[in-house]
Amino acid sequence: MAPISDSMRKISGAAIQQLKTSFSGWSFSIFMSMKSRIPLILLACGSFNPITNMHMRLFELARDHLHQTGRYRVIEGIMSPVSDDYRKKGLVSARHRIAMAKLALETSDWIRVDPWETEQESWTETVKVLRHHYNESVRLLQSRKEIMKSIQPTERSTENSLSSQYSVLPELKLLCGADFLQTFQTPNLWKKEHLQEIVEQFGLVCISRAGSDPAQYINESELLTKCQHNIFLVKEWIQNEISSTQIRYALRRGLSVKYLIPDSVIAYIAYHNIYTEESERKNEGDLLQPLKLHNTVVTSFE
Ligand SMILES: Nc1ncnc2c1ncn2[C@@H]1O[C@H](COP(=O)(O)OP(=O)(O)OP(=O)(O)O)[C@@H](O)[C@H]1O
Ligand SMILES: O=C(O)c1ccc[n+]([C@@H]2O[C@H](COP(=O)([O-])O)[C@@H](O)[C@H]2O)c1
Repeated sequence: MAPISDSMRKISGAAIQQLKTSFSGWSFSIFMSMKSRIPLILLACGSFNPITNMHMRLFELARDHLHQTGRYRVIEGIMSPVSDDYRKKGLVSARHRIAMAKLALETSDWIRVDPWETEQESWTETVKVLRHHYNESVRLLQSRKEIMKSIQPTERSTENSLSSQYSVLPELKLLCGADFLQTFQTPNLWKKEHLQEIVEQFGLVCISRAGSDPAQYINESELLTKCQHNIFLVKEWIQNEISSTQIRYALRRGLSVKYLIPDSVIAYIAYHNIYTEESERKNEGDLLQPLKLHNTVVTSFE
């Protein structure tokens, strides 16, 4: 084998450090029991206009639930804000929504915001966002394997256990609230073949939400019933009805939203004066992009 260069050695060191820190929150015994599990990435799509404490709680609830199954090891959470071209009423610029989400997630060591969706020329269907992140995770895994292979045998033996952690392909699941599942029934909003790919190829982790009955939505849909094994319903153990719409409403009226969204996000909103009567009228009367694209006669969706 050709000797590895200094720069390659540096990259390998950094990659190993990254692998080690990704387990840093766990004790050794949990680490060992997690070893044999399927690595899983959670992806949440939505407006995040603005991000709330509950959006972050979704990830924590989902991770706990999946770990309790004994089958999965959640390795990453990705929050993907929708593009401006989605054209939802009151949707402020992605630049701000991403900045707020980044501020809110500063204290998380496993959830990150990914701007890819907002960088595309037009609105991207959710199945394509899932495909993109799945391909990215496979690509990353391959490059980590290459790095491991290039490490000299003595170094490699000490890192063998870490290397084997990353030899299993991860699964990627769409994380959502129960109201999101309800939108699957909205005529012309989702393409049937996309829903099929989402539930069959990827899978869903759905958190309960007051006013939505996910078990009923599953019963009412042949596809969802068929793919039930791939839909994880998570019951929120402490009800938390924060909604972005309510936060924007309170902000426009000068009411306090402290303890509902992070202080850093409150400060950002105040500094940039983001939510106003004018911002709430943005895209007013427009049809949501998916309804336009999927050739519809429905008048509006909020
Ligand atoms: N309180 C909540 N309980 C469960 N799921 C939630 C909650 N708030 C948001 N979600 C989920 O988070 C994802 C992103 O939601 P979104 O950005 O639309 O926020 P939202 O609070 O639902 O917004 P809005 O108030 O405009 O409906 C969706 O899957 C949604 O179901
Ligand atoms: O892929 C689709 O066809 C599709 C149809 C409707 C909505 N979505 C996505 O679902 C999310 C809904 O976000 P929200 O804020 O309207 O609840 C957002 O990420 C949209 O891109 C996706």
